Amino acid sequence: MNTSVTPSIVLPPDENSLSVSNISMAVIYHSNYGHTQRVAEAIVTGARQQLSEAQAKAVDVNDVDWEFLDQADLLVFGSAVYMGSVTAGFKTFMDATSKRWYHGKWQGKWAAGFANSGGLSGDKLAVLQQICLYSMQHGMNWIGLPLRPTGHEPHDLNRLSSNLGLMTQSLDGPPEETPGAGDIDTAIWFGDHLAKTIIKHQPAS
Ligand SMILES: Cc1cc2nc3c(=O)[nH]c(=O)nc-3n(C[C@H](O)[C@H](O)[C@H](O)COP(=O)(O)O)c2cc1C
Repeated sequence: MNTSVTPSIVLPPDENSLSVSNISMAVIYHSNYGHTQRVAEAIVTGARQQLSEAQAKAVDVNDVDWEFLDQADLLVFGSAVYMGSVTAGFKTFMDATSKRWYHGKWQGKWAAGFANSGGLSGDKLAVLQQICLYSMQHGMNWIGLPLRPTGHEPHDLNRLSSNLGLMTQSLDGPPEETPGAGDIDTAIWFGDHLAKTIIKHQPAS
């Protein structure tokens, strides 16, 4: 399935973008039918406005590159919403990181989250809270979504008015069509914002 995303909003590269070759971020997701995957790829598209292809990657929970995750500065976690929770597939990934929790391996990394569901609310907030709490258990530093909604129409940015993380909604249609343009543009904005944030706050070498 081709779920590549063409950015419809192009943001200017951060002025520091040439001096960030050591920075990387992974967008880890679980998606049974491709809608959450499309959102993950849109976040990566946004991040690549600041970072190279090798530095910003989407990672399916069914095919995890643990080495890439362990060395990444930022881990962005996203799941489809099933019964008001992350999916069983995403929870399996979460539980598989318990040894990393034990050894404090991800302490001090940046974290962020996103949730996709069929309902307008769909209880996505519960999933963002679940992912945020998981990140806090790992000792990570959470980055939210500081974007005022431009409105509540399908083309609007942050039309679902979420600030803890990114919320998107998909209807019963192909991932190329749903989530709609506003949600995908918001995901691109989010990826760009996340990359700019970790670039801005990178430790002095
Ligand atoms: C078992 C199951 C449970 C679901 N639970 C919810 C839910 O609690 N809230 C909601 O809005 N949508 C719910 N949905 C719809 C999914 O969230 C939606 O189809 C999903 O986000 C699509 O993402 P995907 O294509 O990445 O799998 C559920 C779907 C399934 C199959």
